Amino acid sequence: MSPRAVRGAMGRNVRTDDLESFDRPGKRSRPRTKDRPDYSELPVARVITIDRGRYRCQLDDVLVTATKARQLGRKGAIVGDIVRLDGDVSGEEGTLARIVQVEERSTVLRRTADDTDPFERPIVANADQLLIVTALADPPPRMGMIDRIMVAAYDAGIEPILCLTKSDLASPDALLAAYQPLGVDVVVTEPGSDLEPVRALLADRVTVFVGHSGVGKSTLVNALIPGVNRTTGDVNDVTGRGRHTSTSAIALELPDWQGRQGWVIDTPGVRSFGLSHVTPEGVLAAFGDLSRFTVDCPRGCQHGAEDPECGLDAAVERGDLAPERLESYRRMWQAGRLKDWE
Ligand SMILES: Nc1nc2c(ncn2[C@@H]2O[C@H](COP(=O)(O)OP(=O)(O)OP(=O)(O)O)[C@@H](O)[C@H]2O)c(=O)[nH]1
Ligand SMILES: [Zn+2]
Repeated sequence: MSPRAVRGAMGRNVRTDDLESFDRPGKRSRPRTKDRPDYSELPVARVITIDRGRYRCQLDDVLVTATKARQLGRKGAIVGDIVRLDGDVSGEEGTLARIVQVEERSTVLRRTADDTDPFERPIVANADQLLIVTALADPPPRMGMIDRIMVAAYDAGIEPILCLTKSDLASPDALLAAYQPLGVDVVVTEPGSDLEPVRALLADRVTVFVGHSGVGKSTLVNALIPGVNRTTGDVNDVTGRGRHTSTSAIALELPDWQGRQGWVIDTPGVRSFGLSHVTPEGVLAAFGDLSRFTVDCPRGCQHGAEDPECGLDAAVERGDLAPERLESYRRMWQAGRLKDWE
């Protein structure tokens, strides 16, 4: 079977600059006060990984190690953050710069709380896409899991993409049928497949890769970024560490593709993201074409299957809305209500 990229039927197309209207908690930064120092002349870098309290930042082509300046207080920088650096930014062995300011984040992806960590922690900033890597077999796909990750993405204002690997082992048809009505981009891969469709989707974007162990995520990253060595356990050029010790996400620059740049943020050990902030409006906002049908909904309508007189049902009855699209929305919304998952 030939590799292919399937453009979502509904052509959903959320970009971060369209998201200002999203009411996302924690998005707004504190207003500037007069006595806050002006850092606007300082160099701007991107945090690419965090290693034992040290921030590895990319400043143009130089890797700079930095600490957090005291004035940042409890607020930390996370992978993907755009930061202002003060001090020695030469990147030379043994030098240390200081992060004095974290620029406002366009998006924040939070990790699900686990037993040892009762809070949702922000882990990746400024991503505009989330690539959900799922094998078609070995291990078998779990739709409930994909749905929940999609909801987390929608809620964070990040566009989900589905990457179905191992199409040499099983057909992608059932999953394509389930996800095309959502309007998500789907790419299908197998050994030796042409990755141009994937490269095209990643160009000019910052894309977080997420996937369970064994789905072929490292294989994909290695194919997209030659020499990056994500699986072998070799000491990594960027982090200077072996893979087994890396728990932080890491931002990796993609090779130039048709003159366009892009970033992959790989997330070892991170397979799920928090859903506790999800609201029906947050999910609905990702389904832009649906919101206009909800204006006449009864007050407090959650637009679920059990809600009486929901405008979405009326729209389907009138023939203004495809039933599959409503079903997809409700599947997502249902997935978002299950708070304990993984
Ligand atoms: N048949 C088949 N096998 C694949 C494909 N992609 C990857 N694999 C194999 O699946 C296994 C797991 O691949 P990895 O890339 O290590 O998977 P991962 O998601 O990074 O998993 P971890 O390394 O455990 O995090 C390896 O043996 C790969 O060679 C594919 O498209 N088809
Ligand atoms: Zn409704």
